[in-house]
Amino acid sequence: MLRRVQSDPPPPKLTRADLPSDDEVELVTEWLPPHQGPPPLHVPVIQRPPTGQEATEAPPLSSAESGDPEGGVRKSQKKRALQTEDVYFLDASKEGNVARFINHSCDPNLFVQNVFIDSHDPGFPVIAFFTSRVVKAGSELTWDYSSSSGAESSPGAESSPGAESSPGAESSPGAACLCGSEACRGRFMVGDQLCDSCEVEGHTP
Ligand SMILES: C[S@@+](CC[C@H](N)C(=O)[O-])C[C@H]1O[C@@H](n2cnc3c(N)ncnc32)[C@H](O)[C@@H]1O
Repeated sequence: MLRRVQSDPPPPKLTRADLPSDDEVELVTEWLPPHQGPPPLHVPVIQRPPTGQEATEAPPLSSAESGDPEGGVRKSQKKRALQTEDVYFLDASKEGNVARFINHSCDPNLFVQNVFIDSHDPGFPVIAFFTSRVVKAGSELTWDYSSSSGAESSPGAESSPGAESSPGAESSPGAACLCGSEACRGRFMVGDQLCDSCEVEGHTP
């Protein structure tokens, strides 16, 4: 037979008046203890250059990198005309996490999705990687760098494997792909189209 054991008096019931107002509520989704020891690999640093300056830190993309002989340069110049106060970036040369080491594959086992945990600001997504298939332990995790940009369908992006060694390959868009998959398109897009993720509503020039 079960018997309810009640040693302490029950806590008082909360009423609506006890609840904090919406302004006072802070949603805590994760708690991390104060960090000790060497810097962890998983702390992202969102950098915001001093306000009022032009975003000139990054050199303009070459047309080969941008995937568009003229448009890439034009687009880069347009981006550089953005006031830096509108632009946030995570400088992977300074901080980041192991996702920095995820290579591109034309037949990837990961796909990428923006999720919002600590902020619902579209400028601050958490870039989350998911897989939709069984991945054997020890397999390299890869994603398609072009997948969110639609760059696969851009002219020349479907060139055959090894296109970089063929005459005129330097002028093909993107970088030579060494993923080695049977579905390899030969090149993958880098650079400017990643910045397209910054073009969230209200943040475009
Ligand atoms: C995010 S890093 C990936 C990690 C990098 N491989 C490393 O060892 O640090 C992206 C760079 O890796 C290289 N890379 C990634 N995937 C590649 C691929 N399929 N073919 C050729 N180079 C690739 C390119 O130099 C690219 O700019």
